[in-house]
Amino acid sequence: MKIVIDDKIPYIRDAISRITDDAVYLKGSEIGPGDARDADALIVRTRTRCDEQLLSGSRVRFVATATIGFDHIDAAYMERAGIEWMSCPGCNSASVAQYLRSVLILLKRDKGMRPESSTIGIVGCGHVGSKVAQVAAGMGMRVLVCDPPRQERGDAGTFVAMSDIEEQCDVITFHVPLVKDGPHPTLHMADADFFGRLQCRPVIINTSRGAVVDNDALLDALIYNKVKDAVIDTWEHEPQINLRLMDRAWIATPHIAGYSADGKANADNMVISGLCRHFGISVPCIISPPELPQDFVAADDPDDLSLQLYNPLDDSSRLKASPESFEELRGNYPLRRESAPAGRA
Ligand SMILES: NC(=O)c1ccc[n+]([C@@H]2O[C@H](COP(=O)([O-])OP(=O)(O)OC[C@H]3O[C@@H](n4cnc5c(N)ncnc54)[C@H](O)[C@@H]3O)[C@@H](O)[C@H]2O)c1
Ligand SMILES: O=C(O)[C@H](O)[C@H](O)COP(=O)(O)O
Repeated sequence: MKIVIDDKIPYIRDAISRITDDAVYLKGSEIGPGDARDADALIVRTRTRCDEQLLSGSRVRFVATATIGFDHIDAAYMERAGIEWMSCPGCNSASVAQYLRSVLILLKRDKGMRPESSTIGIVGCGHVGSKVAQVAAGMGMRVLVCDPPRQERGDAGTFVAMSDIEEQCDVITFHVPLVKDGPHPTLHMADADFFGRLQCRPVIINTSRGAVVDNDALLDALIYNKVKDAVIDTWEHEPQINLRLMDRAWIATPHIAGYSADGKANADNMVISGLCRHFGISVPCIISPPELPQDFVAADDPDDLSLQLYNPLDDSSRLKASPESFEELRGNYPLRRESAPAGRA
């Protein structure tokens, strides 16, 4: 069985070597029709667009993306072509929640936000948004949730309209998939009109997909003081990002909110078990993330510990110093764990 795999998916090689001796590791953005032609399966990340152009006439019968988002998969084509595909729901949701926790702690410490008298608006409350809601509520913030698809399904919980988010929130954070059509599109849901309606000069956080926020409109909103600050992890036109927006953003990171080692290992395990199920073979092993170095000494204060485990300002400094290295900063990402090892916390 030939499997073509994105070469930046960490920790997966040993498991793959126990499944096949015909594995080809390639740069995600360079996986092309010639590579797919005689492959049985592809394991990709967001950098490989999986559509008719890539897969037509190929032998591929199974595609897995080691990510939550799947806007790079042409689901309609996959169905037409009879190619099974899977994503990894929730795999790195705790990692994005860790990113948000650290951002909120930094807002408190460095920007004077008082959580008890602040309101956060969560737009999209699925795997990520629900964890972020817990984090924010745990810090004492008032939490408003806008999620029309869930509200229409009659899910439990209190949901508000987008107008409530625009009128009442000091922080607004987006956790929606990128959806271009249908009843609840998210493409440019934060556009110039949205920024024009904001009442509280909020901090805007986008860790969902770049095109959920109109980046030019956000830059204007920063310039004209409609928003206080911006925290941007996901950008339009990655890796060619808007450098003026990057300079203006308080925190600018290269799409790494979900890059904890825990999240990566979760994705690997989900992909391997999906692949094994599809081809009727046994799962060869469970993949664990690497441990933090032995000399890691956990801070006593919970906020200090959160920032010790992950401080988004570090990623932001690296990107701002070298925006042309956007993809390299992602590909060579340092070890990040979501919690301290037992006995060291
Ligand atoms: N920056 C990163 O590293 C990173 C990591 C993980 C996920 N993501 C992105 O975050 C997105 C959300 O992840 P998730 O795991 O929470 O997905 P999810 O599917 O579990 O939840 C998405 C939620 O958004 C809601 N939604 C859909 N359309 C909406 C709309 N128009 N308005 C308000 N809510 C709407 C859905 O009902 C759902 O509850 C992913 O699709 C992915 O694009 C980014
Ligand atoms: O959707 C996701 O899971 C995240 O955006 C993911 O972390 C993106 O990572 P990539 O595949 O681009 O490395």
